[in-house]
Amino acid sequence: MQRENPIRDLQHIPAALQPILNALCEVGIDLSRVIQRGPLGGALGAAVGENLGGDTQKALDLMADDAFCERLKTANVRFYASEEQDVVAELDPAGAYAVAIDPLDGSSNIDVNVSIGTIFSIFEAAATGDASVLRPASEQIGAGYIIYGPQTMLVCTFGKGTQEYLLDPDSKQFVLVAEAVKVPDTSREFAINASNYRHWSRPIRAYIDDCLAGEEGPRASNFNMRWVASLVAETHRILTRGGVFLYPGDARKGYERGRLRMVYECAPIAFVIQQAGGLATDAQDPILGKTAESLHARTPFVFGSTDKVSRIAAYHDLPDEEVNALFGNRGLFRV
Ligand SMILES: O=P(O)(O)OC[C@H]1O[C@](O)(COP(=O)(O)O)[C@@H](O)[C@@H]1O
Ligand SMILES: [Mg+2]
Ligand SMILES: [Mg+2]
Repeated sequence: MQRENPIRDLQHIPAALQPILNALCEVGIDLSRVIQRGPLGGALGAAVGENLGGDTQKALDLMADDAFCERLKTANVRFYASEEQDVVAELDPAGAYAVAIDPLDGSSNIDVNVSIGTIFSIFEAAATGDASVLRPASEQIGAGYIIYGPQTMLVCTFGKGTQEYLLDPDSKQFVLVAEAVKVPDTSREFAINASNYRHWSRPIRAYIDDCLAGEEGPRASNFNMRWVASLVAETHRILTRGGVFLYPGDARKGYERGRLRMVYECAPIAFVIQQAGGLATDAQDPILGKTAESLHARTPFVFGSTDKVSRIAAYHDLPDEEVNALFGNRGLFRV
């Protein structure tokens, strides 16, 4: 039986990339159904293995990876670079594109009924799999995510703004709901896993300390904190109501460059955020100017409203003595 086109409104999606977006959305629709059924469909959050990055793989991680890998074989995709696979796979030697993917982001939230997602990045295929994805993030020609939450949405960019589509549960089609999303710059929210405070560098601690000091502190304003532990959910909140996200490098072994992966997490989210008028850095330099050194390489990641992300970079630019002085004299960054 011929399926209805999974995306109703195609005008913002370049014609050459529509087969890929249709493939991603078809699988996304199937996954959203599986996720809604939760334990009725089996133990989705059961640990079944470990990936090369050292993360525990859940049943749903592998189910999602298999489904995207299979479906993209007939979508003009030559190379498939997945969080769940050790190396870049060749799907169709005649394909014109490479897709990098985090098939299931936020795996720790599968069993707790909190939003999770799929993150993807699209490049033109180069001669090899590695050459296709280990190149400047600015060479992405498309990127986005599907969020499986109270609503299932597709958020994506092809370099001409960031668009949002909502999955209509009746028609089972993604319907365009926002043509030019803009990160609001008025928010007073930050997102960071504060349990790692003792491991952070001085500039990161100084920034968060100043937020926590509230009205009495140098920012002269009260801040609010969020941590969902699903990158897609944090991104969606920041696109909707602003704020800043930080997953910095820290002193824990293996976390020197944070936790998030450059190729299939940070690069695509950076493209989406920057096309929505925000900024994404490795805490200092723009992610879009960077190239991953290997498929599963990590990078510190800071993104959100431009003023806040720039402020965090400025804390890093200060000489050590001045950052230390911030702990005693908070007048420096008064807004
Ligand atoms: O558990 P932590 O250290 O707070 O990390 C949370 C981060 O890990 C992630 O879940 C990593 O993604 P995966 O679930 O795809 O491995 C991000 O979505 C999230 O931002
Ligand atoms: Mg992830
Ligand atoms: Mg994942």
